[in-house]
Amino acid sequence: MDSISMMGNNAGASFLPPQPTVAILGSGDFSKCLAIRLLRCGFHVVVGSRHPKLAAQSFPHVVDVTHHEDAVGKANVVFLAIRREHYSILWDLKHLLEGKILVDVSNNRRVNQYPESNAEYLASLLPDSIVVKGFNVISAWAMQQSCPKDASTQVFICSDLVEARQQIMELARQLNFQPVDMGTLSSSRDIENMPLQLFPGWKGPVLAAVALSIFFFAYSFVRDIIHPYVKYKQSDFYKIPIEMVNRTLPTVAITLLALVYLAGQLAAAHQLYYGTKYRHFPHWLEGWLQSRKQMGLLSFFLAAVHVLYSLCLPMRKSERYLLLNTAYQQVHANVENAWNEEEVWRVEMYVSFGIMSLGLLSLLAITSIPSVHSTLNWREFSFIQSTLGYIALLIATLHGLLFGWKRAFEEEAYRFYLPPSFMVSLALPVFFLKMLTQLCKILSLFWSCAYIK
Ligand SMILES: NC(=O)C1=CN([C@@H]2O[C@H](COP(=O)(O)OP(=O)(O)OC[C@H]3O[C@@H](n4cnc5c(N)ncnc54)[C@H](OP(=O)(O)O)[C@@H]3O)[C@@H](O)[C@H]2O)C=CC1
Ligand SMILES: [Cu+2]
Repeated sequence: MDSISMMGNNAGASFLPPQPTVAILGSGDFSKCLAIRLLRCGFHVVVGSRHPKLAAQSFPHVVDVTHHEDAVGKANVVFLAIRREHYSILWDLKHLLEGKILVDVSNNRRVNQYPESNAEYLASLLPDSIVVKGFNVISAWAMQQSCPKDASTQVFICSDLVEARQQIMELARQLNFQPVDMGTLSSSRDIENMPLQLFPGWKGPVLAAVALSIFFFAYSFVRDIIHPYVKYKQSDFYKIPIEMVNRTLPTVAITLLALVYLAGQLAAAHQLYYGTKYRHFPHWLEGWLQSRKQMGLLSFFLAAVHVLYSLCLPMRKSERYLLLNTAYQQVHANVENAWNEEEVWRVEMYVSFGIMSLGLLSLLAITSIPSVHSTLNWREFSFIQSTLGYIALLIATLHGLLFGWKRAFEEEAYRFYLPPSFMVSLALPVFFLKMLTQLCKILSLFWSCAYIK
């Protein structure tokens, strides 16, 4: 099929004229903003309305606001800026819309609100017109900005006719959008669901982080506050806002990071067990693998907040009182030098490991940004995300172990309950599994070589 010109039939040319005409049906918010954008980018705009005189007041005077029939007759590309519920008015325009490109920009109120997408419904209403889905992910506000810095400029476009799809993609480029080819009209349902989704892919990881936080917080609360209170009538409730939170944050961060790598290990174990990489993973593992990026980013976020909390620890009044009390007790006991070599080394190493693991986590987070990711080849990306990721997990685990190690031996509460560092030891089975799967891979390689021989 020849490419469809932008001008109406009366223009009579098949190439782009100096001021191509685009028609918009409907005179609501979207129509107004689209008209402004089209005008700025050098198009002539004709708007079709049920009440042209009234509607004309809200458009710049260069816009031709007229009746539906008239507007449709003047352009070959017609944007439908009316809601799906009102598509029935198009019945009367059926003969005028024959062979024209209809751009469906509509959205729904709920995900999968209708059995078929709006664009497919439109195509079934007007089988002689060419339906293209697109621009629905751009809000009216973003549409009227000439170059919005704080809104996405990607538009997803699909149509069963390749020429029409390409023509609307070119139009999108001329309007300073970045078109994404989504193939045939069957993708329109996904495109229509896009603006309705709230952080898809984050639900599972956020739920996991919340559940782990509640668990670890409750555990620390029982161990560090309830236990001393019940046993010694010692009131440590002041620890709730900062210390308890600051113990929960790193524990959840390390556990989430361990979960990221555990998924990969389970996938490797699955492949080794079935002796093939072509067998589908179970549904739950597939979902887990797909949410690794989100879990990693959550882990980084929690670790960063943990660092902020830790830096603020000496600011607290409680810390100053405790320091004064310790100093007074030492004076009282006539201790001149409180230096404890072992303690000094433990804390130096503990802080150093903490800083190193945050540095590595930052690297993992930065390289997960698509624009940075795209500058790396596969080997570089997997070196950072896998090798450096395991090192980050190892160092973070050492950081946790150094924190809990002393207490585990010295404080009674820690003998009854596990210190957080041993709780975070989900990292340890991950390392164990990693070594096991590596060993199995080497052995299976060895066996297959021996078999071939
Ligand atoms: N607003 C936004 O930010 C976005 C909107 N969209 C989509 O764009 C389309 C238009 O949205 P929006 O402009 O906000 O909607 P509005 O409700 O503001 O306007 C829709 C227009 O449809 C026409 N209309 C209203 N009722 C009827 C009817 N009974 N029969 C025929 N035509 C009618 C009116 O034009 P007239 O009176 O001139 O005939 C009206 O101005 C929708 O499908 C929406 O999903 C997509 C992305 C973003
Ligand atoms: Cu820490």
